[in-house]
Amino acid sequence: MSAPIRVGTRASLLATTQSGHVADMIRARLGREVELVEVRTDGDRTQASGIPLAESGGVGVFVAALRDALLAGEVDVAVHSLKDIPTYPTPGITLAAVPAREDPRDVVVARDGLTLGELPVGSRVGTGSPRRVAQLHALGLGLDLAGVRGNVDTRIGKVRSGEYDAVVLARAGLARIGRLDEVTEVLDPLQVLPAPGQGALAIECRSDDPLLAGLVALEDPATRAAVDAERAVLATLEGGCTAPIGALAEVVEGEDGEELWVRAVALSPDGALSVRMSASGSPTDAVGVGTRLGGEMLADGAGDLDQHDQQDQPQLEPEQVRNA
Ligand SMILES: NCc1[nH]cc(CCC(=O)O)c1CC(=O)O
Repeated sequence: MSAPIRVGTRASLLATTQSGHVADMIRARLGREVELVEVRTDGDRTQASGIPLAESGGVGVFVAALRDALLAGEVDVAVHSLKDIPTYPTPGITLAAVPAREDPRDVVVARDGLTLGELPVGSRVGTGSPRRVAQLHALGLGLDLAGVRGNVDTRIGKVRSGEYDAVVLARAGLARIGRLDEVTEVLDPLQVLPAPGQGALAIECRSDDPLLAGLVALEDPATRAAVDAERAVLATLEGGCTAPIGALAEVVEGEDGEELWVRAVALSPDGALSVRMSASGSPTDAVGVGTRLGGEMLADGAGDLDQHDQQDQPQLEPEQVRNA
């Protein structure tokens, strides 16, 4: 009998649910014993002490702590939300598998079952993500966008308590913790494009671990192609701008077999200006399709968007990831 595979997880409900899901897949498809190992981070300690974290401010910390535990041999597998990990590779660590993704769209949880369009002008809508802020401003609804802190559960609670009229979240997070019944509107990607990789999980292991070959069984090739393309758009745009970015790709059945479609947007922080484009190609060339699309967006002025910022912005934490 080989030793159980140790899957590292953060303590939050979303994290333990995601890691538990991956543990179940490993048991079912690899037939191996799995043990969940909680990895505490400075971020978790900060939350435990009552000092709230920004929406994505702690993300770098959480990803880093799990990767440290992986490299130190304390765990064998690290599970992250794919949208929270950087586009550049980490020495010694391999993205072993990307399982089938959840619905990647953003959703609204509003008071009284309202949609964004039904909220009165001046309604207080909570999101700290610059990507969401810019795209919500661009809808022109006159919403009062304000940063919101805490985990998914806490943020929903702030609508219940009346502190916010609505919050905007990833549908995937709510689906994973069984709170989809809270959703009052699913945002159409034509209006609000999700973060690159949203709704997908990243399963990492040490690059020299023989386990790598087995973990590949958890991979969903269509999801991998989609997120590869989305992250290639992001990586290309990161080279030339700091504007918030949304991207969504999908593998669809075309006339000559499978086709990969990618849509992407880069916006000025106030949402007043944007560069929006799409592209298609072969799923086997996902990185190429995304890279070319990002390049076209830069050629069309995506690199100049960050200079434009006229409106009052909600105070965002300086360490926030702009595409969170
Ligand atoms: N920014 C934090 C974060 N990272 C992953 C998710 C949800 C799950 C996912 O998108 O895969 C969330 C919460 C949210 O954005 O609402």
